[in-house]
Order: sequence, then structure tokens, then C-alpha cells
Amino acid sequence: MTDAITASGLTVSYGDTLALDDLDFTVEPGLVHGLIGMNGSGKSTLFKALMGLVKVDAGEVRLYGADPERARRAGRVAYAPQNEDVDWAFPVSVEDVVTMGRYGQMGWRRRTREEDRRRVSEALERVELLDLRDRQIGALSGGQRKRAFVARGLAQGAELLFLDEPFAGVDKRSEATITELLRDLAAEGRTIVVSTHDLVAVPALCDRVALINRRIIAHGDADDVLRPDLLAEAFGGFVPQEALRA
Ligand SMILES: Nc1ncnc2c1ncn2[C@@H]1O[C@H](COP(=O)(O)OP(=O)(O)OP(=O)(O)O)[C@@H](O)[C@H]1O
Repeated sequence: MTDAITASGLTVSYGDTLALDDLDFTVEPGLVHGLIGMNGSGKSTLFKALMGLVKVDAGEVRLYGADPERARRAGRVAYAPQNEDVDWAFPVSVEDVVTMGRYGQMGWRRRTREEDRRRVSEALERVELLDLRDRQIGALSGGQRKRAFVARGLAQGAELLFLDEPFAGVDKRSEATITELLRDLAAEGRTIVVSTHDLVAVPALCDRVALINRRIIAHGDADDVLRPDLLAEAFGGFVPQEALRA
């Protein structure tokens, strides 16, 4: 089976800051992968590089064997950004945000067809936001906002979903709802990569765990990866205690 992601020798810098350093990352399809690392370890940059959204100094990315930009344009990959990267005051409804997932298929006039409206409704129903479809996106709770972005990816028909910190600012109940949703999507064959600081959330959510600190330090089963020595390497000598209890 073709891997969902293969990245090799990926190097990205912003001026003098080296964000990714000769990083290799291979992701099996149909699983939930957790991407764990401290602030500034390159998690968001990795997502952007995998989607062809930042300039890569060196290295190569393939998504299902294809060029990342092509995979993105074909709607095969979707990205739910960190809260800070979204303008929540923007005057769009939840339904508008999910409809954006259909833009690639709509043509330049962006006129919605029956098929688009059906896919949007199905996606909203799937994430249990159908009754909030007319609400302004910023008037949702943290967990509902994340689900709206997942719905956008589903409306688009994405096979590969990237979620940047989906549990930030989300209560335990919403976290459980999102976890269940992502587990179901993976069971249907989608591939999911989730960046999180929340190590306690990892066992319930992730099939595999990757530790990142500008490169991938370890990637595999949680028991093999969440080891004190590897965590110390990822977290710069500081081992988060909750990681060892996870
Ligand atoms: N647009 C940018 N311009 C300059 N430096 C940047 C930019 N984006 C990220 N960086 C730097 O690149 C490094 C990696 O940042 P990145 O946002 O990928 O890390 P992260 O693991 O997602 O962090 P966090 O957990 O805080 O969101 C950091 O040192 C950051 O300051």
C-alpha cells in the first residue's frame, strides 16, 4: 500500500531560524498519528511543508505518491490550523466555512450546486453542527470550531487530515467528541495527523506517536516512543511528567 506521507531530508528555515532540519517522516495510511513536540519544535511548519504552503530549502514530500501541491489542489488533503492562525471575527457562517471545502470543485464562479450543498450538509451532520450551520464561525466554542474545520475537510473529500492543536482551549467533553470522530474517520480509511501538547490525550486518540524537535526523533507505537530518554531528547532535557503517566 502506498504511504500517505513520505517526507525525506525536509529542511525549512525562516531567515536565521532553522525550523525543520533534514527531517524524515513516513506515515502509514488509515491511522491516527500524534505529532508531539515542545513550542517551536516545528509542528506547524511540518504541516505547512507537507501541504506545500512554505518554501522548502531542501528535501522532498509525497502525499499518496503525488506532489503535495497537486494533492492539495485535488482536495485530497485538508488542514485545521491552530486557533491563533484563524481570523474568528471574519463574517462567515459555519456553513460558509464548510462550503469553502467545495471551492476546488466549483469552478471560478463558485456557484454551489445540489451536490455541493448535499456534501456540506452531510459533513455538518457528521460533526454534529447541522443545527449551528447559520452561526458566525467565531460564535462557536473551541471544540465546535475544530469540528467545523474537520467538516470542511470532509466536504472536500480529503483522505488526509492535518489538525494543529485540536485540543487547545477545548473542554474534556469536546475532546472526547473530537477523539471519537477522528477515530471513526481513521476506521473508514482516512489518515489523520494531529499535533498536540496534550500527552494525556494520546493513548485514546493515536495509533502511532511521532516526537519532533526540528526532526523526527522517534515514530511508532506509543509504548515504544513515550520513553524518558526519547522524551528528554524531544523536550530539550525536560521530561513532562504527564508523558510518563500517559
Ligand atoms: N513565519 C515565521 N517567521 C519566522 N519564524 C517563524 C515563522 N513561523 C515559525 N517560525 C519559527 O520557526 C520555529 C518553528 O515554529 P513552528 O510554529 O513550526 O513550531 P510549533 O512546534 O508549531 O510551535 P507551537 O507549539 O508553539 O505552535 C520557531 O522557532 C518559530 O519561532
